[in-house]
Amino acid sequence: MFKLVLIRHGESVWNLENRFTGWTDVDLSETGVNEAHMGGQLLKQEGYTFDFAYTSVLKRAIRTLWIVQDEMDLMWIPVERAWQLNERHYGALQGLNKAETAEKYGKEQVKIWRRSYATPPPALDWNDERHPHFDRRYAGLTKEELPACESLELTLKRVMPFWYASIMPRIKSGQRVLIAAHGNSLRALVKHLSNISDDEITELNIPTGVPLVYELDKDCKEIRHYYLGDADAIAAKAAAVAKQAEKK
Ligand SMILES: O=C(O)[C@@H](CO)OP(=O)(O)O
Repeated sequence: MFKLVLIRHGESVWNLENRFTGWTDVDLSETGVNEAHMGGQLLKQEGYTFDFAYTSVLKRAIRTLWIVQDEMDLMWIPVERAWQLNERHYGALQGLNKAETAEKYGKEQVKIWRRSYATPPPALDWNDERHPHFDRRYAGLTKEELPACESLELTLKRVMPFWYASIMPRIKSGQRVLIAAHGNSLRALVKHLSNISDDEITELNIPTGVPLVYELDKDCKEIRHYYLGDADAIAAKAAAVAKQAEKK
């Protein structure tokens, strides 16, 4: 049996301000830093260790990983930063307040943008300064790979090839792997691992900074999964994520 651990980054400054973030490279808030410390401590207390870590090219996930590595005395392990693990690209919604967007377009529309499987948010214009082709960290991507917006489905289409090409073979070789990533890139991976339907995935929200353990069989199929920590507190955190479009 293999164990894979996923952790969503701690609360970011834009989570705190309740803004759509996507590929915007905002840092952790003070709460987010604390959450990352707690996640790392929990993993250490429970006896986890890792041989390899993956994260995105966004600093809220990278810093979360750094803090977890520091807490676990694992600063030395190899790390791969992959754009494929970035948050889903939120297109023209990036920077907007979620509650104000719900007031303007309606709660239902915002839920579709946030949680539907196939409907992408409005796209960024190619000339918009937020478009990723202006950012040199994405210089190696083809025009087809550079998103102007992504649905969960489109996110899954860049997470899964990376899973099959890099992460899964590493797990199968016996390495203990940690992935520090984002709410929606992890929803895409969890959708695959737990075989969740397109309809059911709309209700899944991943809390910040809480280690999520997957036990996998020899073919990397799920045996079971569970969060580490207090179940009620974790459920309350996930419910708060779901309600973000309602709070100012
Ligand atoms: O803004 C974002 O990029 C994501 C994660 O914070 O938000 P949501 O949970 O609304 O998909």
